[in-house]
Amino acid sequence: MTTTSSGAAVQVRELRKVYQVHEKEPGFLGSFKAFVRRQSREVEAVKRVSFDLAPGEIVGFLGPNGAGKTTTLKMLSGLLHPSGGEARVLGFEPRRRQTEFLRSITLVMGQKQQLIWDLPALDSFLVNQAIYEIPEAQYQATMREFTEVLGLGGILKKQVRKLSLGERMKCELAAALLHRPKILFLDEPTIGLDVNMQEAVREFVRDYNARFDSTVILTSHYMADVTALARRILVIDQGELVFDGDLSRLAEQGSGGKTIKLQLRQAVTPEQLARYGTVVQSDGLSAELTVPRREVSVRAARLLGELDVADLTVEDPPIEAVMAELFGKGAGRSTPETPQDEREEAIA
Ligand SMILES: Nc1ncnc2c1ncn2[C@@H]1O[C@H](COP(=O)(O)OP(=O)(O)OP(=O)(O)O)[C@@H](O)[C@H]1O
Repeated sequence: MTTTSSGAAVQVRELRKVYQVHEKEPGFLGSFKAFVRRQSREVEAVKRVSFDLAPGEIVGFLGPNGAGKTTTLKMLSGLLHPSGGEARVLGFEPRRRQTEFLRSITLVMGQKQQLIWDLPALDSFLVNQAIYEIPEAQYQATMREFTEVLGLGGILKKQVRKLSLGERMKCELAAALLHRPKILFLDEPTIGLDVNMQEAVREFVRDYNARFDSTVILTSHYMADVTALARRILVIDQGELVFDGDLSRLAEQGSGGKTIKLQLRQAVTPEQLARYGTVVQSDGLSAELTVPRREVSVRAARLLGELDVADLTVEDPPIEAVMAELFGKGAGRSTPETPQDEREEAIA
């Protein structure tokens, strides 16, 4: 695989994006005023972000609404020009959108569809085959694989508009990966899907990554996607990269303690359990306690020594809880600032 000089598949240095947002007061008077004197202000959506992705790595890209995830992925796929800094993807400069670059990447946006609405998905696949100049034998082989893994049989010839959301998303993924890209930018690929379908998409991404040693950066509001696929997590908040590290280290960012789960041979009361930690749940023979991180081994040893314990496990708090704690306080301030329609206009 072509990589940057540092050996990274994706290299991002001090990347910035500033949007010009035009503002208008509501109503006719507002429109008139805006016509006479256009008001605008700058939104710094991505602030000097730097990271490297190694070839074959799957990275979860997390952050609250409006944090800058989509903007970053759009810059990496060359849809948006950065306002500053540098990005290299397999050694290419995304903004130049060279043919070889476009053949090597894909951007899947769960909220936007790329398939042709009124035609069967198969027709969109044929269009992609032509665009990416996929040789017939490779096309047939990939179609066979994807049909099997994603269970596409029976839906490929239906009009896209008549597919369920889950069926459509499976076709979207297949279409986006037909040319076997090396770099996958996946922006909320499971949004709105039911749990089984989310699992199917995850399985497909995991399988594709293993087969083609592709590099994947994935955003999702479903932590199960992230925890199932990624070891490394990048967290962005208000345009700034605030965490880059192992998933387990992210769990330690929260102030909450660890969870001790207990199975007991002899029932104990919640009052007895309260001597060991905060009781989250207790029904006599099974219980769940939260204990301060540093106290875990001491408290676990006491539980094992003093109670008739059949099983004891120690778990990190769910990643949802950590993220809620990290960003809950900022939820209000990070609401997207511009409606979607106005945004597209602002790009120009
Ligand atoms: N075209 C645009 N014009 C102006 N501002 C924009 C535009 N696109 C995004 N923004 C703003 O930039 C910031 C980052 O938006 P972005 O869509 O990258 O966030 P996100 O992390 O992907 O959010 P979400 O999880 O809600 O999809 C937000 O404040 C948003 O309102």
